[in-house]
Amino acid sequence: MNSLPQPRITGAPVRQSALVPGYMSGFGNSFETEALEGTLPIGRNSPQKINFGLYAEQLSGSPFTAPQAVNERSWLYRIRPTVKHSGRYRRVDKGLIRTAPMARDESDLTLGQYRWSAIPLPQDKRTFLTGLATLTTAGDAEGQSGMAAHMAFVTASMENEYFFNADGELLVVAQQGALRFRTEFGVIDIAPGEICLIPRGVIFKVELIDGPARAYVCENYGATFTLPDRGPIGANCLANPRDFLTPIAAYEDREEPSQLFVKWGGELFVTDIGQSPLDVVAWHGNYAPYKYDLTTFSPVGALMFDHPDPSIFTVLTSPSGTPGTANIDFVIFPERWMVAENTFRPPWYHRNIMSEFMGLIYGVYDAKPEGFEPGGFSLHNLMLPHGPDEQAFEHASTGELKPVKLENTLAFMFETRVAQRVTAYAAGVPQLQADYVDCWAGLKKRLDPTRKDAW
Ligand SMILES: O=C(O)Cc1cc(O)ccc1O
Ligand SMILES: [Fe+2]
Repeated sequence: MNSLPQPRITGAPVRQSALVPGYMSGFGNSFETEALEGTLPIGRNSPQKINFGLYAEQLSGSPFTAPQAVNERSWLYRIRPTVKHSGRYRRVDKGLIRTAPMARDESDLTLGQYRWSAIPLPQDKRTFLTGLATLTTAGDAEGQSGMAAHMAFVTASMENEYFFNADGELLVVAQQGALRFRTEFGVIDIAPGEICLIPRGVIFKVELIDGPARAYVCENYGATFTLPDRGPIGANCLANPRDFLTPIAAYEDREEPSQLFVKWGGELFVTDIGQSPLDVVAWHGNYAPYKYDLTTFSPVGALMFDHPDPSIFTVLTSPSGTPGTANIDFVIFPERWMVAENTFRPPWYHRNIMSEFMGLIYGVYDAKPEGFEPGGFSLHNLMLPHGPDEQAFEHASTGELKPVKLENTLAFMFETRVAQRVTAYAAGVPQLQADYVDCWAGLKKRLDPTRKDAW
């Protein structure tokens, strides 16, 4: 019943083939799939009549006129068109969901570097939607730039409740437990070490298949995530296109009172519908959800000396329009060998024009051996200095530089050009580590002008 792959926490990927049952392989491909054979019109999108009495509908993820390379749309052949799913919307309580721009006085948290311990999963029933809590927001959702970082705390499945987000696409990073996303396009299962991406506007519901579950969610208000250019690295390594998996068509023919929730312009709305909106029998196109196993990422790094910029670990990037300046980079810090000679191997101390939200899926992060826990998160905002804590500095400065494998570790970063603002919720939780900045307090003055080898 539970076809979910077990989370793997160490070693090379065990998947032998990109052809996982239920999925199609490739990034941004033009796919076609039908749950009922003979549904898809051949050689055209919108014939006078669709086979089996279905309706045709286009879902556009880019303007109609976007250049071919970034033009995204799919054709859905469904039991009822989506207009039939959306009567009059009622505004409902949005719980802990926040959207940029937030008021400057959203919280009185002062300027600083911040870190949070893992927030425990609630005891009561929370679905992916009611358990969504926003931590930071950046930019302006209606202007389609910036992002929000959320935590999803899931203790219950959505049943006759469905959701779509008009404000951005959702990049879901599983951290604990396993989730099943039933979408208009088919079914995606993820466990820790895997991510899934639900495009803006796609209707879905989330079921718990191994719970309770905790996930990080990056809501991308800007251009859709794509693979970064590899430059001189060439055609291979990093995230390879074939490892991205898009579900085959699957539909529900369910005539039951249901609710469709919509986040639009930062507010939450609901409408009552008489059937499941996941009624797409077949679809084709290049605008569709996908999943990716982060352990298939092939890291490239320093083979001789120095610590490269973390951009070499970019899995997906949301371009901003300014070359090289991402709206968001989704970056991971996976298992890898450290071999650089005469090198301070962890991240250097730095100040960055981008703002860095980090999370830890499992294991220990080399710059922060203490206090950065799986399920926790940190925020090093635009131009705020950060780097290894005292313990990591001591260890990296004095340790023997033999080849070392960083094992059983998976951290990630949502790095955005836009400053991130902390929500009142995140500012108020007891997991906010009041003493975080003290991790650098013991970094002492070492200068001795009389001794070049003061170490
Ligand atoms: O701050 C961090 O820990 C993330 C990070 C890692 C790295 O290897 C280089 C720069 C950077 O911001
Ligand atoms: Fe950093």
